[in-house]
Amino acid sequence: MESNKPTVPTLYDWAGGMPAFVTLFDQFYDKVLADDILEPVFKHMSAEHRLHVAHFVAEVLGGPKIYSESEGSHFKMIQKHLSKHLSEAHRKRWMELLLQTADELQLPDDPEFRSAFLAYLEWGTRIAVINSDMAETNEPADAPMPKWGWGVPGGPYIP
Ligand code: HEM
Repeated sequence: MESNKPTVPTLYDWAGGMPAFVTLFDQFYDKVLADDILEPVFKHMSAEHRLHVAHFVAEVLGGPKIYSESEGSHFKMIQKHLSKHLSEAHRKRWMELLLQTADELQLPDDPEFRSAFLAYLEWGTRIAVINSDMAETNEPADAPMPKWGWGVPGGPYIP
């Protein structure tokens, strides 16, 4: 029997799919490289960095497994942050520039999407800062990718 219950889109789909994430991180890292606080942290990043981060975040939010199947793993992502000694000032500016870029690109701004997106970014950036003060991680090499969903609202704002 067919269900009439509407299917809840993933955060990835609601944001606009992969083109939205690729553009978001492309424009975000342009801002990062023009920023006094973040430029010294990212000046040696690889040419693929922005695409890898786009693929990583897209996958966490329900998108295809491009990062974990062909570019890295959760473990590898954590390793990239080890001994980077990131500060709260770095993290705050990272958040500020990413959210500014999301607004400029007009990512969905319904309360449901933005609260879930922000929750993931808060979590991810705080983990990155914690790991950046360690020289090695206790995380198992086969740790699964995090999966983020809509949380309490359960789905997007439908007027
Ligand atoms: C949700 C939050 C974050 C995610 C999902 C994330 C994800 C990633 C990923 C996937 C890589 C590896 C990229 C590659 O393979 O080339 C990476 C590297 C890195 N990330 Fe993050 N990151 C986050 C937050 C941060 C923050 C807040 C900072 C600093 C303000 C930071 C600094 C770096 C640095 C310095 C590298 C290494 C760049 C290099 O190769 O030189 N990350 N991150």
